Amino acid sequence: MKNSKSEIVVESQPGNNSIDTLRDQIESYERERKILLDLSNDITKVRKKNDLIALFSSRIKGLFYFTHAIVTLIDETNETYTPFLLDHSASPIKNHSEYSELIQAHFSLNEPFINQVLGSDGPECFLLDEIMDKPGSPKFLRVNYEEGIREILMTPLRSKMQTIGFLHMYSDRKDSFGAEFKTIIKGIAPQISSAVSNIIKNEEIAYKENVNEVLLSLSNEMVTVRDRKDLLKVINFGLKKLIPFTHSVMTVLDDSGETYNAFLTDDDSRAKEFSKYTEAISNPYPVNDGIYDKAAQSEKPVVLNMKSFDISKVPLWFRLNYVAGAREMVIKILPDEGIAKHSIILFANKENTFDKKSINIIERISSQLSTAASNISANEEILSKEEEKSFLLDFSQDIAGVRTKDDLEKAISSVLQSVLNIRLSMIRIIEDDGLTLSPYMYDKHMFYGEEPIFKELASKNIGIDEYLTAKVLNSKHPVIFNIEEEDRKGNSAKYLYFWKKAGLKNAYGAALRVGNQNLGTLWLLTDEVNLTLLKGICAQISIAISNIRANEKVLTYKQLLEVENDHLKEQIQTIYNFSEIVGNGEEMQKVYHLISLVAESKSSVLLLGETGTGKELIARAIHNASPRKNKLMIKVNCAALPANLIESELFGHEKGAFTGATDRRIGKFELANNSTLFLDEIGEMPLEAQVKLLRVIQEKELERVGGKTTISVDVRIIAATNRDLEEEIKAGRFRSDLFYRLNVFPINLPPLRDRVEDIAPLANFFVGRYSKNAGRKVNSISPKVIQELKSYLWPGNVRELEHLIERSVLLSSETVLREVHLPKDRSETKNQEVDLANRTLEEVERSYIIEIIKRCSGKLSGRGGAAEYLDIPATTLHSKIKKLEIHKSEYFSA
Ligand SMILES: Nc1ncnc2c1ncn2[C@@H]1O[C@H](COP(=O)(O)OP(=O)(O)OP(=O)(O)O)[C@@H](O)[C@H]1O
Repeated sequence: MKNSKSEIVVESQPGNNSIDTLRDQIESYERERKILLDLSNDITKVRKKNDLIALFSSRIKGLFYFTHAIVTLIDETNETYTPFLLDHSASPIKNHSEYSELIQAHFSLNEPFINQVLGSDGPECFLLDEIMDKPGSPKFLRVNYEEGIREILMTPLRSKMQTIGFLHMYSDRKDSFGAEFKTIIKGIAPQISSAVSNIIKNEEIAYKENVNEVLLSLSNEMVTVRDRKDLLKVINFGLKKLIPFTHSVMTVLDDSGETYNAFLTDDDSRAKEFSKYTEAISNPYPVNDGIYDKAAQSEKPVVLNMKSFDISKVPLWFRLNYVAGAREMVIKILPDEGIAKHSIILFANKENTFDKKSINIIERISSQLSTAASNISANEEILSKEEEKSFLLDFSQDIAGVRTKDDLEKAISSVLQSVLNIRLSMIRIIEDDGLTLSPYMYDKHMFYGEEPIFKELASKNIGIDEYLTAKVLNSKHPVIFNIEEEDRKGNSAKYLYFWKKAGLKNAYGAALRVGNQNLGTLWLLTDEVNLTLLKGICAQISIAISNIRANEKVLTYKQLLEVENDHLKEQIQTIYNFSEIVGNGEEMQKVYHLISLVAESKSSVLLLGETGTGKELIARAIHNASPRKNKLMIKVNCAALPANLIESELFGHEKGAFTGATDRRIGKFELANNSTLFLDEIGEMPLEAQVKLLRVIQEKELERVGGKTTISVDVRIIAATNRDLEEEIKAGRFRSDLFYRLNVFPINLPPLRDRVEDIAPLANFFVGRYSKNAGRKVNSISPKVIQELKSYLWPGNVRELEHLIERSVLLSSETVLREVHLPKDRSETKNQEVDLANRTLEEVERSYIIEIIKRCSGKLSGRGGAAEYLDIPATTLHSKIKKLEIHKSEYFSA
């Protein structure tokens, strides 16, 4: 530079100048030399980047005129140059609206203007109005022009044969950059280049030191990270020192590796303001969504220009961030020893934010980030396992105390609803048939106001092969059903109506099992639930239900045993009383024959006969001679039951079936399963009960009152009546269809008066029994008494004889029974006959009818009734009673 200046002076003024001019020139030369010398001295000391340009400008401005200077640097990788050293104070464009954009912009190296500069070995001068509008010309030319700049001097800065950047000098005058100016700038350019190189190196060193320092503190902080919040702090306060991102997200893969969802979300995200944000950060996304899979394929962090994506096809989180202003993102799948589970995503609102340095930093911290995230996950898992454990422990304690369904309902509702915010939709239990499931327990509130639909749902059992039920029963784990999706698929099941009504996202179906045995299904409604916990809860509920059911069975069995016990006692009593059937007369022989024909079959038997003829005795004889003899014969006295209880007596009832049904009750039909049911006094059964009885006899199936399940029964029916059923049918009191069902095998028991030959053996039999019972010595009956007994009509049949003998034995003190107290002595009747002459015919008829009714124990019609004895129709007897004003008290009082 010095040489070139002296050359100019010497060559242009070859010794013709005056001394003064020469002195002036020498002085000027000295000044110039000094400025340049100072400049080159100062340049070597410059450490801060903008100091260099300020220093350079102030020194050169001492020699030449120009407005301001800047240095731009070449970025080889993307073939651009970008502002590096700026002299803000001198810049006339600093107030221009595009200034801040310009000082960060990257200008292309591939255009004529800069190519001319690159091709030159020294400063190149341009008039802005000539070049600024040429195709490809950089924007800064026009901006400078708009702020009054007219000329630019561009000098390539070279270091080790390579152009590293450009020195830009601007002037608001034309012709500012003369030959001398250019020569000086050309001369000083190498020093500027080396100063810039030094600054770059220093900056690089400082940057590296800073990066190392930040990364070191980051890594120290990351070691102490315990939860997601801590990690977010580290990323935001640490990583933001090195990378200019706006906000971050971390994701985690699910166990199957098929979906990912948010692991960590940054509160700085402007996407938070959108209503769909919660959905965006809680949704799982398939890994092949065009974003995640891109990152997964690359080992390096992947920078994505968000603008280049079709916004209608990107995942929701991407779309929300884009709409909120994000334009660039970098995503890195974090390395892991096993499956890479986590990823980090950084967003920026400007393109080209994530440069090589950012990528390098992300790479450097990715393994630490991964470790921290994994540690947090592991930590969370331990915590949640501990929580699960203590939760299940509490739950199992609650469940352990459960004895009844009510207890279980309380325990479940307190845990599910209050603690986990889950709604119990339904527990269904597999029925004994193994093919259907009936409702066992449900949240009543869910069905509030919807009883008709619920009743319809609950009245029908669900088959084990119903679509969702089968899925759940066949799965080892709880199955999740998205309610909206089920609806969309067109699932028209009734339960879906209630699922939708609950307003929750998912239905969880889990099999209730004890060991490998399916017990039923549990249906819960909630948005989200920990599946491990759910499995634990199911296991506990399964055990509880199986215990409750076992308990119920024990109770039922106990009840059964108690009832059986009562029957047994009754039977022992009966056996004691009727160890044998007495009577070998012709009539009874016929009966025995019939018993032998029917006993072994399953056929229904209808025993007909007057009261006290021994129908029950015969019924037991048939049962005892049948293959069912090892089980108890169950007896129901249809006349002794109030009409409203007869059904529950016969078929049983469920708890709560009607007011007063405080417990489940097993009906006589169920008790008589595989045995005989003796329906005594069947003629007294109300019509309504007759219908149900007929149905059960025909279908061999019954339902308990208030019950929903059918119970199969195998019962042999023996019915008995002292009424004339055919007459009852005519009178509309007995159903003919039931009669035909029962009348399969009728056996008529003869009245005692028709088998006089049996009277003496029976009387002797009873004497033996009651004399022994009462501690008397009576062992025979006098012929006179036998004769009296034979002459009597016995309206009460064998029972009457039995009672008479019992009474007489008690009154006798001898060994021979010489006297019996028959209701009316025949001799007395003879005495009465003496008085007949003194009475009117009506009076005689009246007392005769009363006497006969008395003998028939008040029975007016039917077999053994007064009408039969009088040989008049029952209707005639009724009108006579009315006419003669005979009152009940007259024949019942005796
Ligand atoms: N052949 C018989 N041998 C011994 N005892 C008999 C005989 N027939 C009936 N009895 C006795 O007579 C009583 C009445 O019998 P049972 O109760 O079987 O008659 P029933 O026809 O069922 O009467 P009801 O129609 O009033 O119920 C019984 O206590 C039984 O001891």
